[in-house]
Amino acid sequence: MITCDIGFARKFIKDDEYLKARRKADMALDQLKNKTGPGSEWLGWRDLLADPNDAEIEEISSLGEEVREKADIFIVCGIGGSYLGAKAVIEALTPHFGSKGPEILFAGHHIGGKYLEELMAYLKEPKEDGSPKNIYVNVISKSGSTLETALSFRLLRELIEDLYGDDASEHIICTTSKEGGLLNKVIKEKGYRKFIIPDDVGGRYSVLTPVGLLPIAVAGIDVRTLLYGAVSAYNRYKENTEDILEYAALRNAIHETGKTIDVFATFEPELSSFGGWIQQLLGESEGKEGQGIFPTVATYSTDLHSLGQFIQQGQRSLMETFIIVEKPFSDLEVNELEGNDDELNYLAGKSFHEINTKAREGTIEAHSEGDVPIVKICLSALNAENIGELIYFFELLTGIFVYSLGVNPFNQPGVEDYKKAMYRLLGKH
Ligand SMILES: O=P(O)(O)OC[C@H]1O[C@H](O)[C@H](O)[C@@H](O)[C@@H]1O
Repeated sequence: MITCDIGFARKFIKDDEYLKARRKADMALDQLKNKTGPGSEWLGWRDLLADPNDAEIEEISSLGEEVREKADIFIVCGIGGSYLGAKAVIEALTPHFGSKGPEILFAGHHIGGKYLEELMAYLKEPKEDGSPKNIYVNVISKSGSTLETALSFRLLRELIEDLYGDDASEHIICTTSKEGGLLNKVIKEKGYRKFIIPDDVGGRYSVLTPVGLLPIAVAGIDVRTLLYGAVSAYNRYKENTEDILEYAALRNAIHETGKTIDVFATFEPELSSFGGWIQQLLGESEGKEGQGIFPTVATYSTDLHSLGQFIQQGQRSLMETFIIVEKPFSDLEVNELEGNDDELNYLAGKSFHEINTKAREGTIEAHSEGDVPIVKICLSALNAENIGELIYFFELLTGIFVYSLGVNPFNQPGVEDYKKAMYRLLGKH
């Protein structure tokens, strides 16, 4: 269950400004529902929850299990929407240390030579018993031509062919558009296994398609529960969108006051990468035509010791959105220490969750007094169902908020500019 509380931020907005923004949010929701807004051909992320493809979920779950049993290493090769969702969900729902199943690694998300060279060396290293590692690669690219991903995939493909010869195609799974793109050409030539990204789902809205679901299944997470968490959110918000309309209206009114930064903050380190997913979802959707609130991510209390000073007293250009988990997922307690030489016995018997909660409440109080408008998004517990809900919550928020700015939430024309300049410098014809 997800709840949204805008109480700490509402006082920063005058009633008439809030009402104006609320009317815009209501109109934005109509545009989304009636498919009348710009980019309405990209609303497949809603349709896939209205009518879930159970056969595909089944196929993904069983392939996930198969790879989980066989693989030592599973590499997710993709960038932007083609890896951020999987990374976010896997980090949220699997243990920090000693996870069972294959080691999950990422590639294709940058062009760092040192990382890639070390990755290749690591993959080539035999296991302790001298046998080669069993490696699977999932290359994910909707366009099938993104440079970062294609370059890493070239390296990985060579390695897989060297290691497994005629069986190489067993170790490569591709996720891309139905047709078109260079990756589809390679798939045809080599006969690799393929999953399809629906044409009407943009990269940053694609975590609940095979893009995210296959890596998530390989990580041992129940993808059906995750997806159906999002389905139940879809059905709930179809009946009553009040929470999200309030949040979208508030964010819009805050945008109007000239705030330029939204810090997505969590006290749960498991959710740091979820912030990375939100960052792309909102950032690429709202940041155009000179508009938008720059989404950034902070993990507390770690970042209170680096960014905390700025947030408390720096330029008042910030709002903050806390992602909160209410139910503890660890019972770890502070022990009584004889002698109390570290003077921590006043915390003895308290759980780390209780202490973390007080740290969060104290931070919200202090930042709020420091004139930072704060929104609280609460998950009742950290589990696959709630993460599925949270995904749809933010997708819907993004659609409504960005439409209420009068902007197309589903394109990213500005991303092409760096690519054009880079390709020119690289001499691509
Ligand atoms: O999946 P791909 O086509 O390789 O795209 C990966 C990423 O590329 C670009 O950066 C786009 O701006 C992103 O929205 C997209 O997620």
